[in-house]
Amino acid sequence: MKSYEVVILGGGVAGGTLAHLLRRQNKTVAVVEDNLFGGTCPNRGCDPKKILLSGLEVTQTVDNMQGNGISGHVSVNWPDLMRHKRQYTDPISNAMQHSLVSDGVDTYHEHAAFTEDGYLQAGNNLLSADQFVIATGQRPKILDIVGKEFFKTSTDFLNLNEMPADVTFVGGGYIGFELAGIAHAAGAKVHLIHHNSHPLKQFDSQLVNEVVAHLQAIGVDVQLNTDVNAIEKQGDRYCISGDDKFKLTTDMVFCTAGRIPNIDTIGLENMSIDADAHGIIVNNYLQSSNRKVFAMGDVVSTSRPKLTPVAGFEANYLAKHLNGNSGKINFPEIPTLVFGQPSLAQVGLPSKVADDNKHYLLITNDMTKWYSYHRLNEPLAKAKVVVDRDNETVVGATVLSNHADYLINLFTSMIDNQMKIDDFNQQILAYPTLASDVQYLI
Ligand SMILES: Cc1cc2nc3c(=O)[nH]c(=O)nc-3n(C[C@H](O)[C@H](O)[C@H](O)COP(=O)(O)OP(=O)(O)OC[C@H]3O[C@@H](n4cnc5c(N)ncnc54)[C@H](O)[C@@H]3O)c2cc1C
Ligand SMILES: NC(=O)c1ccc[n+]([C@@H]2O[C@H](COP(=O)([O-])OP(=O)(O)OC[C@H]3O[C@@H](n4cnc5c(N)ncnc54)[C@H](O)[C@@H]3O)[C@@H](O)[C@H]2O)c1
Repeated sequence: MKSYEVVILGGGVAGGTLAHLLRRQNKTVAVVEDNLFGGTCPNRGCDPKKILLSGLEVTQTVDNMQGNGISGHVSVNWPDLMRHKRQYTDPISNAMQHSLVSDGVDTYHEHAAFTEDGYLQAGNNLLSADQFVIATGQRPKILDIVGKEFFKTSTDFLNLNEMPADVTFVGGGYIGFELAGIAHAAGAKVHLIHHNSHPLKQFDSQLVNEVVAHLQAIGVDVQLNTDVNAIEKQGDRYCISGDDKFKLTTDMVFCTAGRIPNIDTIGLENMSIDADAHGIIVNNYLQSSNRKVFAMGDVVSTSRPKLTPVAGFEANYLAKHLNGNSGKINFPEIPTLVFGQPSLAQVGLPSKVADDNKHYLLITNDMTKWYSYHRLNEPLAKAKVVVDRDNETVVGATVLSNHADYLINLFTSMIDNQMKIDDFNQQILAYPTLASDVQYLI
């Protein structure tokens, strides 16, 4: 048996970040990872997705400019784009593990599970610790329907050697919308099937409707209020069926109906750790019902968005907390973003708070004709900003445009710093840039 001050289950964003920070405090630390070091984000999540998104960005930019000084179309060469992605992703896991080892962290490339007597089993190794931290993340949820074995996942999509001619995504959340955009740009006929009338339910419904209408206009088959209940293999293809005689034949079906926490095989019952369907239940100190076990990142049961920067923030908090800082965790605003062309981004209070509360002013702008968007002839650029009338500060923003990522970070910073609108406007910002547009939005 080997003893440590802290043993971390899961070497993803949260686990890896915490391990490095604890080493700065000279603690003895082990990380147990049963798959790829670095976890979801750099191997099968954010980063590979965004590399594949380049195909959409480049083709869309060229298409938008047709007849406006640019002629000739470009197309995505999927195998080449995949090779470009793999050049980045293939070395990641070894590099991350190596970085942990060089920092003095003991790494175990094994499945981690608690034993009945309170230790952690990692393959043939038995580990003890003053404190354990669970950071095992989530995995794709597979809908329990007839033929569920034919479902592919986002991980499969991000590793496709060839893009099939016709692909279907079941579930209209972040992943469904993002991957649908990427597949469409790569030349596939894309179907996006969603069970109710509210895809991307976390976002402003009017702007979500605009995203859906845009996808439909460019040829993506978006079907709402459609419950899929069976998949049948027919030769090389798949027949999907559902309520109201819904039937669709496609080459590949991806389940994008959410993710579930990796908690079922880690022996939570042996440590009396409480959990629910959304993950491990923690208090304001990220501490579980077992006082010597903490949890962070995607595996925590929370209504907060499960995102890479949130996992990193929690790891930073826990590093301080395990070093004696007794304060509760206190989250800043968390911006969320569905990447695409356009992207849809949101932070702070939703636009609808201004509907029946005179304390808030909603400023809505269609920016499509503004020079920043006219320049590249972008078809859709809108923003809704919620202002606190008394304090004269921005308290919420939703942006729909190809550059929503940039603007949403600016708004996040303004909200976190409670920056007065007048103070923002007192700055001289480089012009003409997206940032210099902001004074016209607030
Ligand atoms: C397709 C996709 C796209 C995404 N895009 C974005 C984005 O654009 N922006 C964003 O902010 N977030 C995005 N996310 C979410 C982001 O990836 C996660 O929020 C982030 O990775 C969470 O980090 P984590 O460390 O909590 O979990 P993970 O990164 O999932 O790490 C958990 C680790 O634990 C390991 N593990 C699990 N069980 C065990 C066990 N029993 N023993 C040992 N190891 C175990 C896993 O193998 C994994 O490596 C995306 C996710 C997906 C799936
Ligand atoms: N850009 C980003 O930041 C980003 C990108 C991808 C993923 N993520 C993270 O990963 C998490 C998981 O993403 P996701 O897209 O898998 O989950 P999600 O919760 O965003 O979306 C799942 C969608 O599937 C729908 N759904 C559920 N059951 C269904 C059914 N039976 N039939 C059809 N649709 C059904 C839900 O209503 C929901 O809209 C996100 O919540 C987010 O935290 C973030």
